Amino acid sequence: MSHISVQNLSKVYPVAVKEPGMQGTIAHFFKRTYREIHAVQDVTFDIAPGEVVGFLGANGAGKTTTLKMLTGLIHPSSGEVRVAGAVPFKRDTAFLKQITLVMGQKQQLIWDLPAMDSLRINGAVYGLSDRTLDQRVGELAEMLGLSRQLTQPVRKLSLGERMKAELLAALLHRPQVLFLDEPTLGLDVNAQVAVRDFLREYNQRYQATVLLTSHYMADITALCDRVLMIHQGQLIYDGSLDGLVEKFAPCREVKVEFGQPYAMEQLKRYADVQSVVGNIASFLVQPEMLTQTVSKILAELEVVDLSITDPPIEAVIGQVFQAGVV
Ligand SMILES: Nc1ncnc2c1ncn2[C@@H]1O[C@H](COP(=O)(O)OP(=O)(O)OP(=O)(O)O)[C@@H](O)[C@H]1O
Repeated sequence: MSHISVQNLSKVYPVAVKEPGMQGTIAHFFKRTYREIHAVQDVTFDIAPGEVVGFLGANGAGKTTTLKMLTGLIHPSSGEVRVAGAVPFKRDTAFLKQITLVMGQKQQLIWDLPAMDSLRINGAVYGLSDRTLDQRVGELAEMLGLSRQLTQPVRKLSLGERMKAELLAALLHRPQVLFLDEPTLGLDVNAQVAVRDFLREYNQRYQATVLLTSHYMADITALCDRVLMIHQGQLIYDGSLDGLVEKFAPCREVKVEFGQPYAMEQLKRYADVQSVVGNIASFLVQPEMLTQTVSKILAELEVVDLSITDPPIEAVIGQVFQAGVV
């Protein structure tokens, strides 16, 4: 049984076209012409209860439009959506109690008030008793590592603390389906890790289903076994993260700090050199050559430090787009 079921989902936005200049404005006033933007085209997928799925795509690919249709904020042009057994656009109370939407760049907490005041308002909206509210705030605050921050005006919180408080507010009604649009946007590395850890724990504790968009590869690798990739409104990949990375990001980046400078010609003997800045060189290495290449570099050159990383998610996405439809 799926928790999120999407069948041939499409969204077309009609956009008024206006010629530039005064003449264009006058013409536009009397007769409007429209062009269509196919933001989401014929997308189909199913997500089972408890799954954590990454939703990837470049800017403008159609992720937010899809999330808005899944949460009932906008009506699909065609296709069918069911989330937790309901049709989102009907916005039934029972449905709204099952879901939450967190957008990294939007906030629901009231800026000048302590977060706790906003939480009480949310509690009342969801019909929670004072006891349940206090118990849930206590539980979530502990998981998020928040305490005194909840009684300070939101504007005085750091970005990371604010995001944690936003998550607390969004999860107070204990939703079973979480739609998260860039929840770690702009956070420093520590706060990103804290938010990720929290989401993992929430998913495990409450078996919640999560659909997550992020431009940070670390969010996706830490949380998602499965990814959906959308390009120009079309779903072009639905499968494991490993499969995606193996298929479209065949290289790993090996960064080495040497004890002395080496000539480019010498470094090229080991692997493709991406860059050299002072004593630090970056190589692109095929996974099957990784052990051999790293061993050779360590054995033959004077190495101070070495790290191996996946290419950034943007690079993977870029590769998929170059490859076209999967
Ligand atoms: N209200 C709207 N009216 C017209 N076009 C829109 C509207 N909202 C989105 N679009 C267009 O639909 C396409 C998909 O936008 P969407 O916001 O879903 O992308 P996204 O994948 O979420 O991008 P980002 O990562 O930048 O948030 C884009 O071309 C965008 O310009």
